[in-house]
Amino acid sequence: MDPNQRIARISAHLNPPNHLDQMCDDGSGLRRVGCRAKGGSPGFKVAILGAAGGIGQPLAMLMKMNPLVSLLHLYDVANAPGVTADISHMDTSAIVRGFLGQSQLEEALTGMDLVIIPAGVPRKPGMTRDDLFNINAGIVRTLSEAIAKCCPKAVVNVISNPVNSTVPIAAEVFKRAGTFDPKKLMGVTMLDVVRANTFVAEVMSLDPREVDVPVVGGHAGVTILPLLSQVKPPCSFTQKEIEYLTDRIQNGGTEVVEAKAGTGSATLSMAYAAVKFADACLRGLRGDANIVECAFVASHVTELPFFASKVRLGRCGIDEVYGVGPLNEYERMGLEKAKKELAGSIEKGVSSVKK
Ligand SMILES: NC(=O)C1=CN([C@@H]2O[C@H](COP(=O)(O)OP(=O)(O)OC[C@H]3O[C@@H](n4cnc5c(N)ncnc54)[C@H](O)[C@@H]3O)[C@@H](O)[C@H]2O)C=CC1
Ligand SMILES: O=C([O-])CC(=O)C(=O)O
Repeated sequence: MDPNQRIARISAHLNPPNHLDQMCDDGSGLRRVGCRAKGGSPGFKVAILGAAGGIGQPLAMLMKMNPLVSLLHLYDVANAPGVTADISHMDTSAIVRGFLGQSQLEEALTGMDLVIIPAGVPRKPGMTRDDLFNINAGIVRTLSEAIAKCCPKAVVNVISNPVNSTVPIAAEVFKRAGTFDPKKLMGVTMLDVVRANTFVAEVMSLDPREVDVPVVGGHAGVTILPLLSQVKPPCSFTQKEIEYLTDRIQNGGTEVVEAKAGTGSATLSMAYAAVKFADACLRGLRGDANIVECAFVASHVTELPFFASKVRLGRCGIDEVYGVGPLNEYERMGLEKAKKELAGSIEKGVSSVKK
């Protein structure tokens, strides 16, 4: 067969024309020639929903750099073609495809192993995460309905706020569709852990990469509960340090929202945290042992149906949900406050789908 014909045939096979593949097309039939070498590469298929946003763009870039990813689908209701064109020029192995608007959502999701959802509006100064509920609940609901239909076995990482409600919304949608698997649905609370590690390292003059702070509860205000008594390496804090650190970790998001002065919330540190968590999920799916991270998941750790705690990630998603371990009096009081607020946020999410 003529080499040009061969290239055109392979390109057509790898890139059906209705995708927004952003390989260069000079009209000569030589477009997407790079895909030939990558077509058979092993790895996971990952979709990012909300890929053109403040989190979505750096998240897409970092996932394109992840060697565990073979196919990266970038979906958004705006600007997906531009972001896809840009990222597809990176000389890493993952193939990138873009999908724009609701009519391409199902195609974006079909066959995915992992779906990451940073779609939705961010906070402005003076707002709580719950103030985002009215808009983001509907977005997460619609996206979850499509996931239930097109990739019901995918692991789902929910970033969209308020996480304490959007994860219960996704669960309720999956239950209604008959596809709910508690092992596969995770609210991303990794940024709380990333912040906690950073702030503890600052106070104790440690390398943040060597610090591990479990953060349990949920992802808003007092529901973010750092367990400073369980920090690794073991640290002895004064009460003043405990109060400073707890307050700073609980309000880390607000610190960024105020500094950004109306232009959004954490995007770069969130993309970093989301990739750290997604990579842990992919390593778990690959079968790596002892992958343990904190996440907001369906849980029996407390009387609440959802709770953030350490989970062990494996071939099926979550292999084990760990309890909170021994707490001191300060943490026990924090847990009671967290549970009170969490109960309302969870119920709000569930009942919004039941209505
Ligand atoms: N879990 C966490 O730790 C964190 C969560 N967040 C949350 O992440 C969300 C996104 O934040 P940013 O990226 O800064 O916002 P952004 O406004 O910069 O980007 C959101 C993107 O979602 C897209 N979008 C809107 N509706 C959509 C739909 N129906 N389907 C697909 N895409 C849709 C928009 O077009 C936009 O590109 C917010 O809800 C924010 O509160 C932010 C930081 C940390
Ligand atoms: O604070 C916000 O609105 C965004 C967020 O969840 C965070 O940065 O932790």
